Amino acid sequence: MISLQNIAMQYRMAGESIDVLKALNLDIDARERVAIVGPSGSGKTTLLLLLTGLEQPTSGEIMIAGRSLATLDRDARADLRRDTIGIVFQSFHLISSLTAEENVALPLDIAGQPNSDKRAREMLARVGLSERGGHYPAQLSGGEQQRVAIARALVHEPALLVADEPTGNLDERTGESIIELLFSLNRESGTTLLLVTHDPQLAARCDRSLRLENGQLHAVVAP
Ligand SMILES: Nc1ncnc2c1ncn2[C@@H]1O[C@H](COP(=O)(O)OP(=O)(O)OP(=O)(O)O)[C@@H](O)[C@H]1O
Repeated sequence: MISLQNIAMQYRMAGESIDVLKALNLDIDARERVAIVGPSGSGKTTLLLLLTGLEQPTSGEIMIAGRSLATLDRDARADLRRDTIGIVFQSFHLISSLTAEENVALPLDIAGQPNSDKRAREMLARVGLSERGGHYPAQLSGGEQQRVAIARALVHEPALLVADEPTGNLDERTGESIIELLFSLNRESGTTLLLVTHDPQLAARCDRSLRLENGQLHAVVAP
């Protein structure tokens, strides 16, 4: 499903360069559930940006669903994201002029899929927000905005869900229901899960955890 071979990522700022990722390798099979952990600033978000094609590595090869990202132009990478990947970022990137329901329906509308409003309502119900479909992002709490972002990432049933701290701003009960949702999608639709998380409960549910440190991933052995 995902293969990263010998990835390096270097940011340049004011003549200085920062090596964030160094000779990093990662292989994830379809349907696998993988947690990425690691200290602040270790490059977890950078890794997610690379494997969703939103950033390009300095060197190395990234394959997603059998396609090499380097061979795709910007539009083709956007198509791949739209068709195959659901993304939940820490800052939720909701569109402020659209209601919760319209935000969730957007990926379906862009892809020209039918019944987008009905499917958006169903997905909002699954994240516990049936009553909030008509609210704009500014009228929602942080945790509610996060759940809208999760509903939007999942509404087109992507083969791969990539999420940065999906339970980060949620209380324990809401966090648990989101974890249940992610893992039921994994069971029912075979969605591959790649989750950056500090939540030990979420990491423990995954097939394996990988720790990002000094630019490389290391297997975390369960205690
Ligand atoms: N666009 C950029 N330009 C320059 N440096 C950057 C850029 N984006 C990230 N960095 C640097 O790269 C390093 C990794 O950042 P990244 O956001 O990937 O870390 P992270 O592991 O996700 O951190 P956190 O857990 O705090 O969110 C940091 O030192 C950051 O300052």
